[in-house]
Amino acid sequence: MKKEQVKVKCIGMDERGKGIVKVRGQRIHVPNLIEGETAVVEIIQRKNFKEVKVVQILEKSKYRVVPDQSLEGQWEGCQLQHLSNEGQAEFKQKMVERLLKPYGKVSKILTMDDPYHYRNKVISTVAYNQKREIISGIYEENTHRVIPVTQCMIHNKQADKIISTIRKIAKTYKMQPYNEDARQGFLRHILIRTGFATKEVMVVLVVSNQIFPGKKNFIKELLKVHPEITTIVMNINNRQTSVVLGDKEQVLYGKGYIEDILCERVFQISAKSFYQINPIQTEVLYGKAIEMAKLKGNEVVLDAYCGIGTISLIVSDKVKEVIGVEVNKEAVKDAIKNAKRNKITNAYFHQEDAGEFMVGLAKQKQTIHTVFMDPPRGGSDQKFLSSLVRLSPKQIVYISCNPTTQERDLRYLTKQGYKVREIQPVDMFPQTVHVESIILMTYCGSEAKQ
Ligand SMILES: C[S@@+](CC[C@H](N)C(=O)[O-])C[C@H]1O[C@@H](n2cnc3c(N)ncnc32)[C@H](O)[C@@H]1O
Repeated sequence: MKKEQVKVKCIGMDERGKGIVKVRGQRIHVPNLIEGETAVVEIIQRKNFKEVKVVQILEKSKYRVVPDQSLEGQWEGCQLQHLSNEGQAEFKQKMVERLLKPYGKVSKILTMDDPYHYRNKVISTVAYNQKREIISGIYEENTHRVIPVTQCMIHNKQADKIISTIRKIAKTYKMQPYNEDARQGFLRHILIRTGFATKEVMVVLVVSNQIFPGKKNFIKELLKVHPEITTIVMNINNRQTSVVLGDKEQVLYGKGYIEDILCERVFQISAKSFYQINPIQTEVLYGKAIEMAKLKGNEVVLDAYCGIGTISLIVSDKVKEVIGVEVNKEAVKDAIKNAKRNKITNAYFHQEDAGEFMVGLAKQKQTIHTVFMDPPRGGSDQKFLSSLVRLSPKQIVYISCNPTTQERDLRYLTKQGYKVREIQPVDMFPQTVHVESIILMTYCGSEAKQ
């Protein structure tokens, strides 16, 4: 092991929010360092990797703020907590511009006024610490070691309180935390989902098997402390996987889902369905995406990767018909119920892989005016994109939480005759390095193909 201290100047920031410095011509990435700052850093050269940490900041950035030190463990998830709101906005704007500016002007990022405690879904992984006390939090990167998180600046506050109560009751009921390496134990994760508008609360206990002695008393005790809980679900996940939820679930209390309101529509959300985690910014996101499409009322639109049908049902009164496609069975069930619940009769949902569904639509030569697409972080696949081009809708509104894969898909679509008209970043995930962006593209015909 070799240790040295060097004075450095931070010349930029990487996509993980780390400061980039140069030491003897070599680029090094330093946590907790902001572009423009000078600092003394310590470099520890271990066998296979370098560990770098800030020892002293000599010249501070105007964007530096002191994060709340009383919140345990939150460094892991909130990589930008040492940056002010303006600093975070600039960081994200630059990140999107780096990737998307070659396609057109990037509008100013839409930020949040109160960027704290916005997460309506909190997942906490349960484990024993070295003193065999039950802790819960998040995995340290690339390990099975759980870093305790008791309170976090972005979590719904009530969710953190409920998780803390469950940790205490779990001890009384001898619910052993699951150990990933030994594949032993019972309680794996606690997931809390809250309805921002309705205040409904869902607790999901992710366990390794369905034998839960003392279940009734556990529920009684939990509800006594937290009468605000409206439903409790037990999800059984006995696989060796980093995926949190298993396939099987059992409703232990209440209706098994919560409801929330977005853009004046009511949505039922099941444990396994996707639902945007920042309700205030979701309304901003959907509002902007729908506004960009400038729909007149006679269009047939497709909502690809539609989840529980949020975009479909919100846009439904501005179009003739909306078709939603989504691979997750539970989410599609929610979407169909949500259409009924909101008395919407021009929305149709299909449970299928979006790529396969697109191939079918292209074969039938279906006319679609606008495609809203909101794929997962990995972006779309070639099957989807090539059929999208065959279908050649007049416009595409591409929403993404990963500008890198969005740019990859854009490269293909712009080569196939689409032109980018608007790029709008939205900060859905303050304090973290993640950013959402919406892109409007219009079809300029085959002559525009490169
Ligand atoms: C980022 S979410 C967007 C959901 C929805 N638009 C919303 O705003 O709530 C992506 C959705 O794509 C779904 N999905 C993932 N892979 C898919 C595929 N191959 N085909 C269809 N849907 C898929 C996920 O289940 C998830 O609901």
